[in-house]
Amino acid sequence: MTRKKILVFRELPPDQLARLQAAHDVTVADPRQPAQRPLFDAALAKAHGVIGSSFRFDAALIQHAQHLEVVSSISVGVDNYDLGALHARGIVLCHTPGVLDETVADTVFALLMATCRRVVELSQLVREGHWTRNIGEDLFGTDVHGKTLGLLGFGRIGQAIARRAALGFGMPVLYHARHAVDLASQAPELQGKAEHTPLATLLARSDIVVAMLPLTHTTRGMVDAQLFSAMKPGAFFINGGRGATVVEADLLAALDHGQLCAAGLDVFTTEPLPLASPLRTHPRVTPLPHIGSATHDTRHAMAALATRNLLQALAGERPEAAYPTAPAT
Ligand SMILES: NC(=O)C1=CN([C@@H]2O[C@H](COP(=O)(O)OP(=O)(O)OC[C@H]3O[C@@H](n4cnc5c(N)ncnc54)[C@H](O)[C@@H]3O)[C@@H](O)[C@H]2O)C=CC1
Ligand SMILES: O=C(O)C(=O)CO
Repeated sequence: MTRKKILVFRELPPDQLARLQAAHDVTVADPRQPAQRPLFDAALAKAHGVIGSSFRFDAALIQHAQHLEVVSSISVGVDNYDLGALHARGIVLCHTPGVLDETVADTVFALLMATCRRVVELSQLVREGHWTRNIGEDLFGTDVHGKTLGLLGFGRIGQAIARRAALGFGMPVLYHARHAVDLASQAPELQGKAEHTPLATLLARSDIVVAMLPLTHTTRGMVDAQLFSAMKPGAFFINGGRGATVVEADLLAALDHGQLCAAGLDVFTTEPLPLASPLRTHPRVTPLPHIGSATHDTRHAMAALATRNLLQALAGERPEAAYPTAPAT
């Protein structure tokens, strides 16, 4: 097979890098490091395939990549790629669905628990030497078990969160998605436990709202002031999807006006979260540094799937997980 040129734009585990190097000519260059940017630009201009994550491939960059055949993202979300520009050039886009579902659901559930039970704040109190009396009502948290969970997005990860909530914590689950899921065939364990509802019903009935949405032109800014004001007074909000699905100024206002009790956020419009962001220090926000899938096992499984995708696509085979770039009809 002809050796092709591959650009690795984010660190890959050594075993996966070795698989690529065995078959192709590989350049490793991280464009986020200024010193490596010239190497990245030069390698991109010649690359047939690129693999990595957390870097925006806009139309101009794709235009610069004149020989590009395949983009293999080490992520399930594909909002970093200009899908129209990829489609126009016939470039295959691959991603990593499935292998991270359970880990991301664990993280989101941990964030949900930490937010409702004030785990981080109260741990901090101990660390700072303020545990000088029995904890009183002012520091009590809110029960999670038995509460109604509203899921915005009920795809692979949303359903994994629903299983934890419904089967482990006895929580009725309501969900809002583009389509109702046929639970009998796709998630029989959730039959009678999860219900597809109009958005307004979900917001009015949920104690805890979790957003697990992809970032697209239909979800950008979807969680806004109107949506917060339709939630139960004192509801909790958790975002495990993408930061820009939420209007962050509206989220802050909802917290400050007491519409929301607290928020747990793994994702932000700008990442890393700028030091000046009020979300970083807000007393009723639990922020995490986008760690949904960040375990050794899962990050390795993602890198391995992305590597297989890339090798398959460069060999002219159908990749295991291609993402359709054509606009939906
Ligand atoms: N925090 C983290 O580290 C991670 C975040 N993510 C984010 O989670 C997203 C979801 O991942 P999956 O569950 O695998 O995706 P998926 O494609 O299986 O599910 C997406 C869900 O969102 C719904 N949806 C899409 N547009 C909608 C709209 N306009 N209104 C209502 N519902 C809408 C779909 O109907 C579906 O139920 C990813 O695209 C990614 O952005 C994924 C992995 C890790
Ligand atoms: O896979 C994704 O989309 C992430 O956000 C990180 O795992």
